[in-house]
Amino acid sequence: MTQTGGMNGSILLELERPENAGLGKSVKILEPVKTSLDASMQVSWADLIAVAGAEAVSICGGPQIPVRMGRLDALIADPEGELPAETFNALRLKENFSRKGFTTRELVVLSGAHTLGNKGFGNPLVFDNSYFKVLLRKPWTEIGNEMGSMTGLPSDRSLVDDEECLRWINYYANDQEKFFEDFISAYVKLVNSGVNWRTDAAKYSSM
Ligand code: HEM
Repeated sequence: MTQTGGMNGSILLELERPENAGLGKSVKILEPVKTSLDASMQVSWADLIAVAGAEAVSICGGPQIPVRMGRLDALIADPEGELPAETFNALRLKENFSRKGFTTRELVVLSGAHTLGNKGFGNPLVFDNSYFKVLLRKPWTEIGNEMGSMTGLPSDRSLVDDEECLRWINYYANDQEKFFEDFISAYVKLVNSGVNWRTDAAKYSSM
């Protein structure tokens, strides 16, 4: 059993942590799905969450992401303090991702998932490259723009102030296809990291 974090369903054991406030709602939505799937074929929380994320991206107009199945769920919670905080600047985000084997390019492309939701990056239900286009405009610096002051988390905003991140932000703002392409590989890497695979995992695939 891994104890290093990663895609292992341990979130079910960590819902009380302040950084996970709000995720209980998502678990509640997935619970009946899991119960109904389990009736025909046992599915782990880790697999269900990995597939649900990919489905959300695709339903919102993003790319189709192939998700391999066969993750085992952790029996104990992961160590605390491993998640990047929304207050982190680009340097700390880069360090945090790099410790887990993710490059700056992957940090930037994965952060593009924040195009979904209500943080001011275009239509909350559409997965596109608005995140990068909006970041380049820095609406939070526009005087008198009330919506602008609500745009993005401090961690999102900090990316534009980092030269290396800025290069990738420009790249994805100019080319949605490249964003989709790189998002697919980074998402697959994310949901396959820290995984304890079933020994018969090769038999399973969502696509
Ligand atoms: C880079 C470090 C990251 C930090 C610090 C971070 C932090 C957060 C926080 C605090 C929220 C809640 C925002 C709010 O509504 O107030 C959020 C939302 C969200 N995050 Fe992240 N996140 C990060 C990376 C990621 C990654 C890698 C993904 C997926 C690949 C992701 C996907 C999302 C999505 C989809 C939402 C919107 C959820 C909704 O509105 O229902 N985030 N993030």
